Amino acid sequence: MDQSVKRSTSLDDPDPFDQLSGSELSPYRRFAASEWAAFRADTPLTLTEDEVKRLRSLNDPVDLDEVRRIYLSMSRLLYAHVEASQSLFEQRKRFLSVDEAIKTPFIIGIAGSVAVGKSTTARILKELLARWPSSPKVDLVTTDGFLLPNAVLREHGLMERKGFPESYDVSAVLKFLSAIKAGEQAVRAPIYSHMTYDVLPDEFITIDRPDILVFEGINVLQVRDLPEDGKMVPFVSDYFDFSIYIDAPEELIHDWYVTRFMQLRQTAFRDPRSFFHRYAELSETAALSIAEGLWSNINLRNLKENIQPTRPRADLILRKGSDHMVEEVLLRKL
Ligand SMILES: Nc1ncnc2c1ncn2[C@@H]1O[C@H](COP(=O)(O)OP(=O)(O)O)[C@@H](O)[C@H]1O
Ligand SMILES: CC(C)(COP(=O)(O)O)[C@@H](O)C(=O)NCCC(=O)O
Repeated sequence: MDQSVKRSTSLDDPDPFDQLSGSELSPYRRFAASEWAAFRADTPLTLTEDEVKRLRSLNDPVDLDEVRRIYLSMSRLLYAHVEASQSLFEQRKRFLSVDEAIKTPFIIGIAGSVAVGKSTTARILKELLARWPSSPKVDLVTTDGFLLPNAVLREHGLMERKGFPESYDVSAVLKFLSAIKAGEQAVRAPIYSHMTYDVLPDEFITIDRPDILVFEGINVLQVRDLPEDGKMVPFVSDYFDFSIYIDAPEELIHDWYVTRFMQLRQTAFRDPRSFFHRYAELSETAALSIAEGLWSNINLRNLKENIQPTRPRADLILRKGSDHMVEEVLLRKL
C-alpha cells in the first residue's frame, strides 16, 4: 500500500463501532440480544451447565443462559450455511468431475482482541456444532501455534510485537488452510504454550478431514498489503466460509485483560515453568503496572492498528457488555 495514504492509528482514536451499528448505510442489521435469541426457534439445547463451565476460559462467566440467548441462534444460522454450502458443493462436483470421495470442510474464522473471550466462544461453538443431528466432525485450531518461535522473534527484535501480523508465519497458515480446504488427510498444525510463552517444538495437532473447522485467532481477518512485485497473495480469510468477530468496548477488554493477568498470578504463574513465574512473586502494585504495560504497549496497540480495522470484514459481530455477556449482534445483510 502507498505509505502516504496509509492512515496512522492513534491509541486515542474513538472506536468507530457506532458507524457500523447505527448508520442506515451500514452493511449490518443490528439485533439486541433479546431479539437475536428469538431466532433460536426450535434449536435444542444440547449442553449442560457443567459442560459450559468446563468450556469457558479463566475470568469468562458465560453460562447456560448465554448459550440459550446467543449461541443457539448462531448454531441455527451456521447449520443453514453449512447445509447450503454442502449442497452447492455436491452440485459443483458434477461440473468439475471432482473425485466423489473428496470432502471440503466448512471453515469458520473467529477474530477479536486478546482477552475478549474468543477461546470460550470457539469451544462452545465447536461443541454445539458437533451435537447437530448429523454429528459432524468439528475441529478447532488456534493461530497462536503459527507464531514465530521466541528465538526467531528475538533475533528480529519482535518480542514486543507478539500477536502483531509480522510475528506470525503467515505462509504456514495459508499452507495449512489450503491443505484443509483441499480435503487432505492428516494435516498438522503447530501448538503454542501459554506456560512457556512459546511455540512447542515438534508438537502438533493433526486435523483429519473434518466437516467443519473452527479457526480462531486475533488476526484471522487480516488483509495483507500487496507485495511490490504485484503477485496475487491470498488472505487467510479467503478460506473462510463464515467469519465471526468478538467485540467489546476497549475499556472493558482492558479491564478483562488486567483482571485475568492478576488471576493468572495466583494460578498459572505460580508454576516455576511458567514464562511469567517472576510476576507471581511481585507486589500487587508492581504486577498491576506490568499488566498495564503489556496491555497498552502490545495488546491495545495491536487492537487499534491491526485487529479492530478487520471488524467490518466479519459476517457476524458479537458485541459484549460490562458483564462479558453479548448485548448486541450484528449480522451482515450485504
Ligand atoms: N499468560 C497466560 N497463561 C496462561 N493462560 C493464558 C495466558 N494468557 C492467555 N491465556 C489463556 O489463553 C487463551 C487465549 O487467550 P487470548 O489470546 O487472550 O484470547 P481470548 O481471551 O480472546 O480467548 C485463554 O483461554 C486465556 O485464558
Ligand atoms: C498468543 C497471543 C498473541 C494470542 O494469539 P492468537 O491465538 O490469537 O493468534 C496472545 O495471547 C499473547 O500472548 N500476546 C502477547 C502479549 C501478552 O503477553 O499479553
